[in-house]
Amino acid sequence: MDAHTLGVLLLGSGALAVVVWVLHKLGKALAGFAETLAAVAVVFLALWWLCKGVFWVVAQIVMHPRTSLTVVAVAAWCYWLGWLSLVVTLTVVASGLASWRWFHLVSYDQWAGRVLRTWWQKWAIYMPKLPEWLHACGLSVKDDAIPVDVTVTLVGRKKVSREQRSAGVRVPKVKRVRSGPSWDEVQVRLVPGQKPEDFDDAARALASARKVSRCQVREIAPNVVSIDFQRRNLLAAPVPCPEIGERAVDLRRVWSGRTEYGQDWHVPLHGSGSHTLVAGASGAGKNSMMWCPLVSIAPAIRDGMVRVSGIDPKGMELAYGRGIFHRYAVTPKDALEVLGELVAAMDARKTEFAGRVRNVPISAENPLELVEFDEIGALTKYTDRKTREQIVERVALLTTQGRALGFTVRGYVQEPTKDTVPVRELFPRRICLRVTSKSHVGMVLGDQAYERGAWANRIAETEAGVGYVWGEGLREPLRVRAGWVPDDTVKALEAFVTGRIASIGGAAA
Ligand SMILES: Nc1ncnc2c1ncn2[C@@H]1O[C@H](COP(=O)(O)OP(=O)(O)OP(=O)(O)O)[C@@H](O)[C@H]1O
Repeated sequence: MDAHTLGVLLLGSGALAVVVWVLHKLGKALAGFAETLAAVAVVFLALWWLCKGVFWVVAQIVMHPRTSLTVVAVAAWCYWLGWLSLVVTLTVVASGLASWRWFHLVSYDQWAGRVLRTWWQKWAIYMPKLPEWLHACGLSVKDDAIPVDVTVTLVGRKKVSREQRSAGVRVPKVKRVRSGPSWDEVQVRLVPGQKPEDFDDAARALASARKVSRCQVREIAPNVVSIDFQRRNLLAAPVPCPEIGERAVDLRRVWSGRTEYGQDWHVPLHGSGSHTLVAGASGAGKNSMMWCPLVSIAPAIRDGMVRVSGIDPKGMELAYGRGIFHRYAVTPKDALEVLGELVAAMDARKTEFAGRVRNVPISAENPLELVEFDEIGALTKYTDRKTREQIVERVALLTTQGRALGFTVRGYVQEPTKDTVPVRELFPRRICLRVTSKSHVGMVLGDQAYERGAWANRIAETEAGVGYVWGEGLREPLRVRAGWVPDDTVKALEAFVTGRIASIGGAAA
């Protein structure tokens, strides 16, 4: 090897050593950089997932505060006080609720039952299943033009948005669930491209999907509908009226039919809240609202503790049981006379008892004077002005002063407008049977009655005698059905109170 070759070799080795050294340093620097980058990425991803998690928890708490707080409370309880004390407390609370339900079903359901049922129905049925039913019933919007939402993440992964994954199908979102004793109301927000009428058309299919017999749709806002499912209907069949016969009668609690809970429904004929206005379209069953309590108090009528006066502009319905009525009027003139007699009797009682008692005790000498005023609108609107004003004045006197003196007025009307029944507000108890328009519900039961579930305009024609009551201690409108009083029972009642027979066998629907 000559000197030239040796020099080249030495130079080459030196250059190689320099390259290796540079590469070594570069590799080290790159490894350090990659390590730093990986550490930053891990920290960033961890922070990202943490933020997402926190955001999700906050969103759940905001969107479902009751459920989330319950979960948090249960977890906190178990952590600090142990699960055993939780089980014991829950058992005590459940027993308390069960006892409450046992002793007073209506108040239990209105204050606690419906909250618990709503919660259960929402999470177990409507949230998981309704989107599927809506889609199956054609109530989703397929939108192939939904823009593909692509996100490039730090690690270079492509993430496709949820809307794109579900192949452009948009389903209305459940907004609110409310579960009453018979109906569930599920409010959903429509997606663009839908109209409330689409839901009307699908109502029967939705009822089948929910496995109930009826489903109705209400428009709440231009883009919100309430899909109402009738879970059960304990008032589907006519309710038989009681037997006519001897029984103890409490005039403040007279059996009149059944409630949607399948329980007895009582109304007062004497004392607080006894003046009653019953509104209902033709054939809604106003007469059973009148006859059923009379059947229940038959012994009191016979014994003279209750004296019934009938005003019957149609001259048909009350005439069928004419003997039951102590006073009876058909024409406006007769009606004025009957009302005039009652006002005079009330004044006489006032003079007799003033300063001695605060409420006149009901007895055969001072009986409860019960006025049954059928088609009250016929005389308070469709007569000459003078008669009309006198009738209104006398009804107003009886309803404003009669309670403590033992005078009760019960009016029946087809059209509950202020125009037809100017004294509407003087009846503290109102019952709304099937009416022809939604606005009538508010006129009878007051503002918000319809929104709270008194859907009297949706009572089927086959459900005569079914109606809603509200107020008087009821937090929510209560659906009731009056006991059905057939013609022969009216005749039997007449025979019983006039003393022609002592007792009649069961009169059922
Ligand atoms: N409680 C009830 N249960 C079952 N069916 C009933 C009940 N009440 C009424 N019906 C049925 O509905 C029909 C009409 O009832 P009702 O005469 O009481 O109506 P209405 O409201 O007084 O009508 P109108 O104002 O036209 O007299 C009755 O003939 C009966 O067949």
